[in-house]
Amino acid sequence: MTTVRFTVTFRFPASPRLDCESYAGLKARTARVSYPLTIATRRHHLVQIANEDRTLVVRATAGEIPNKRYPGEPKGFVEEMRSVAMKMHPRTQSKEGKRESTAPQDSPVATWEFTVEGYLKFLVENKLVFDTLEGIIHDSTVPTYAAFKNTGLERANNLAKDLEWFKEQGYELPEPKAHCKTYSLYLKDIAENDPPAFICHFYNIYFGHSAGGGRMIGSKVSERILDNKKLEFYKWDGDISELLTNLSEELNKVSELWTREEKNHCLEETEKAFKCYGHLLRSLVSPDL
Ligand code: HEM
Repeated sequence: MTTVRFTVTFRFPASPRLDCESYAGLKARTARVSYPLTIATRRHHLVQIANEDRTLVVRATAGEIPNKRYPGEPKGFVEEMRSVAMKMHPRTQSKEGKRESTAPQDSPVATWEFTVEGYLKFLVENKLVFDTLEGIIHDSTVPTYAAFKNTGLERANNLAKDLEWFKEQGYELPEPKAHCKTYSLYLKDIAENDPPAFICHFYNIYFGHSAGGGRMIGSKVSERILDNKKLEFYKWDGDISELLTNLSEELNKVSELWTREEKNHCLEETEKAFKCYGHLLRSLVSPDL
């Protein structure tokens, strides 16, 4: 199998959309593009013909390049996202991590000194983030997001129950900090204007919480400061690995419609997802920050 790659140069005012005609194994599609544009197909040589009307009909040929494989690609796009996410962890937190520790929350979870005050800040900010994600998916008319309704992984209602429980115990709930409100606005913006970037945050937050460090933090908090009480944030109806597998399948299907450029754009957003969501973890390590 070979990969054929060509670069399209516009000879007329650039249009934000490109129409590709079904030809030589390249499926018919309309793709949002950035310029200069590179399209790859694994089947045939391609040539290009430019129309005069701001669309470009892609038909055939260009030189062959070695087949580039992205880490995780053979198993589907979720595996690609996972591979990038795992490298983004500091070495102190995961064997697969490649990053040096730079922030207080990069220290090993075992060394964190949890307080109820810090944990409550973390919970209210998670409530804002999950409210935002779930509100976007629930209200959206973007067809891409339809498959992400009712995944069984939703957390906002469970978090509301936990916060209510803390109130009943006499705790006052803090307000989410400015960085978290900014993050919520950012998620709303990219949900509308940049779906691949949004999907990156969506994947990292749900999988990071449900399959990664989130559950690890949950069990440490329960053991150390909650007298082994298990919070609703860490309970799911049904088998969690089955819910995650189902969501992976939907994410893989959605990303199959993306160009390689859009996939790369999604992967590149991982750093931002770690930075923004990682900020929520700060309250756990240093409640005063
Ligand atoms: C204290 C901070 C963190 C710790 C200790 C931690 C730890 C871990 C560990 C041990 C895994 C591997 C789980 C497994 O292979 O079964 C993992 C997976 C993962 N983490 Fe983190 N993580 C942290 C923060 C984050 C953050 C900030 C994000 C992104 C927002 C994130 C996203 C992910 C993702 C997407 C996975 C892959 C889940 C999967 O296997 O499907 N993690 N994490």
